[in-house]
Amino acid sequence: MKQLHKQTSVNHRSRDEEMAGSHHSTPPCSPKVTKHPRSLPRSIHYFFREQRLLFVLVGILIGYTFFILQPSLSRIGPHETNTHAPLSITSDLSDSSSSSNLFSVVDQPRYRPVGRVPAQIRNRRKRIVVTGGAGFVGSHLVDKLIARGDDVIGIDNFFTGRRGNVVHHFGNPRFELIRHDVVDPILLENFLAGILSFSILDTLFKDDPIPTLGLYLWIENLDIRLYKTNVMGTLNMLGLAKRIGARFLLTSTSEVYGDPLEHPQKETYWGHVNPIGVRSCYDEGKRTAETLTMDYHRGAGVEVRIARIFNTYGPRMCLDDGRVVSNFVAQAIRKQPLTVYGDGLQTRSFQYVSDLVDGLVALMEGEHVGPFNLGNPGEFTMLELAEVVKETIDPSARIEFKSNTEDDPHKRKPDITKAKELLNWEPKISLREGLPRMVSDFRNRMLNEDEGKVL
Ligand SMILES: O=c1ccn([C@@H]2O[C@H](COP(=O)(O)OP(=O)(O)O[C@H]3OC[C@@H](O)[C@H](O)[C@H]3O)[C@@H](O)[C@H]2O)c(=O)[nH]1
Repeated sequence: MKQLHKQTSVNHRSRDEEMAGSHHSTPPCSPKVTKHPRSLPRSIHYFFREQRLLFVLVGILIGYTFFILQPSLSRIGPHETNTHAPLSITSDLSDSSSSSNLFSVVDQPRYRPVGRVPAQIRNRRKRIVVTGGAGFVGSHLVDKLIARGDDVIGIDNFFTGRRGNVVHHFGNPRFELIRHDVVDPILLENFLAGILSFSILDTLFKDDPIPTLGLYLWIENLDIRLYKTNVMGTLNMLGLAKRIGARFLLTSTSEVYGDPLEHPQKETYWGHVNPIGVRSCYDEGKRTAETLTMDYHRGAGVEVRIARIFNTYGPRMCLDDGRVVSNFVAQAIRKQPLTVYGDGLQTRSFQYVSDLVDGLVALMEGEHVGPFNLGNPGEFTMLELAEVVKETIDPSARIEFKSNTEDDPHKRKPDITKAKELLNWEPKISLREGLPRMVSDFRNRMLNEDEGKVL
């Protein structure tokens, strides 16, 4: 290096001397000398002097070596280097119980075994923050993102999320888990430079049987809590997305349509929601979240995506979250009667969680803001659902009718034409195919629960 420096200063000196010499020989204020064809041999001579050719050749060699070797360099780079070690501290924190959800991405070259495409042109690996990353939907999203090679930072308050949902990623340097409630701001920008994407998932906890003391304490203020999560959580994450220039995906809900007067529901339908009812903490919370998301998009230029998620089921649902599929499945396995609320003729459309996750990723990567309905159009009454659960688990299961909750939507079914056309997405797994996959997960966890090991 020193030698190179010396060589450079020698070069400078000789160039200075050369310029000084030419200055002496050029009369002051002489007009610009027009280049003459006879100067061509002098240019060639200049090129070969003072090792200029050598420098050019070395430059070409360095450039060539970089583009040839780059793929193998990227193999050892991001995978084996923990670029955000400070965050991993939180993955040692112990579990409690309950969650909120989301994620986000970054921008590192994705390893390709072959090819000589310059780094800038190659596909980039993303770093994705998933709020509620240890929850039901969030953890499946984490699985998918990790499997395709992204870096994932999960944020969860463990109200309903469980470390068990993501424990298989612990030790993977591409996954980190932070215990945090998104109701409070989180200042991650020092670690997240370059993040491209965000998504927020929601958690809804019904005031049905809640199994732990912690949740009883929390449930006292459930409505306020839900609203705060949806409004303040969304606001905080939008603020973070704005500060670091990330793309933000809001996971809204079919509940924004309320008790719909249009059926099936298209994204253009504005909904029919009781603003002061018992469900409005959730419905209006999500509607406000959509408003905030669009305001940040229009007013602050944040790149956003909005998904309206319809009823979703699958492995890792909370055993006792009060939702109908998890209730029926848990009840049938425990040999308890299936509790049908009201006359059981109200309808819902149930999508399997992997279909939803595929839709979320398609939305995040697509060019369209949305909102997009993500749901399975297969529509069932609650009595029909109970029959499918009976067929799948226990044909002798009994049904017990209970009074329904206030403002319960009478029907719900997504129109997914828009998602089909613009995201090239549609669900693949029917209720009869998906339910058995959930049942085996529930059986395992309930067995372990009975043995005192809550997973
Ligand atoms: O044990 C039960 C539970 C629920 N139900 C009924 O089943 C229907 C569906 O209830 P769920 O609680 O599963 O779901 P909901 O449709 O009320 O809310 C759902 O909507 C969209 C998502 O965003 C929400 O997260 C999800 O909870 C309701 O009509 C309810 O009254 C029963 O008949 N028995």
